[in-house]
Amino acid sequence: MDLATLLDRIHNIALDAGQAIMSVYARDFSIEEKEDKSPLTEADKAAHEVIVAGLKALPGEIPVLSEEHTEGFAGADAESRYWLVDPLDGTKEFIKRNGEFTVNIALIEHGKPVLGVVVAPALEVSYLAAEGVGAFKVEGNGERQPIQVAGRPAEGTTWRVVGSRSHPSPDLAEWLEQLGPHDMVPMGSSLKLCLVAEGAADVYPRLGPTCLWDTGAAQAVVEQAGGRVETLAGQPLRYSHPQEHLNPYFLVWGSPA
Ligand SMILES: Nc1ncnc2c1ncn2[C@@H]1O[C@H](COP(=O)(O)O)[C@@H](OP(=O)(O)O)[C@H]1O
Ligand SMILES: [Mg+2]
Repeated sequence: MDLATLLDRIHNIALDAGQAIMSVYARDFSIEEKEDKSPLTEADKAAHEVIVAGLKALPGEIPVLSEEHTEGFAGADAESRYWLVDPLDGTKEFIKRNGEFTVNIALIEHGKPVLGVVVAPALEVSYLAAEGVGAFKVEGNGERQPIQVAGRPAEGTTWRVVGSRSHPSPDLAEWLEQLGPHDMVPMGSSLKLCLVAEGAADVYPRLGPTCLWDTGAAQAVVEQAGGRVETLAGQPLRYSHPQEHLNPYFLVWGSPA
């Protein structure tokens, strides 16, 4: 299946997962604590089930690494491909009911995200991208609109920065001081990368821990929209070691190098 067709299929799977999440959002739900003390709700689990069933129904057997099922993942297939899934990114925002949470599905090929779908079901917005296809935003039942990063702000203008709403970083203040004049907008989940991709923010510095599934899908969106997701050493973030879940610190830039 070509990436354009696959992008449609994956968007539909992510929308279905979003519906499963919203049916929990609409009522009381219980909150568990995972081993790492992070929260887990019925919505994370329901979305995971919908996505795994959807991916399994596709032709070919590409392995799936999901935040909600990491045990037994053997790695990429013979073609170096795997699905990287965060069924509900921004669980803390889901619990706070502020709408800033997303469903994330990426296709990784040779360590690189070549297709990514991010759906924010409460905001009724989707971000879609695939290599050779482009990067798009869909609002409500609207058409796909192509998106593009803003480019480097002119000398002396105020940088538009996005940062985590619920995971503050002690290293961030120093980095922002070096950047110069800026406005900081807090935002939950992978929506931060998507804001850079659509030109609504100039940079997202993440000087704190995240996992592969938090960034894979939205990185595809940023890259296809002309931006960069890089380590502090200036190397693109990579997904070649799915047995290690942690990303290094990274910067998302709305401009070419
Ligand atoms: N100490 C930690 N170790 C690993 N990942 C962490 C972490 N603290 C936060 N994260 C990641 O950051 C994500 C939330 O980012 P943000 O604060 O930008 O919304 C979480 O996603 P989940 O909500 O899917 O668990 C989680 O994966
Ligand atoms: Mg997450």
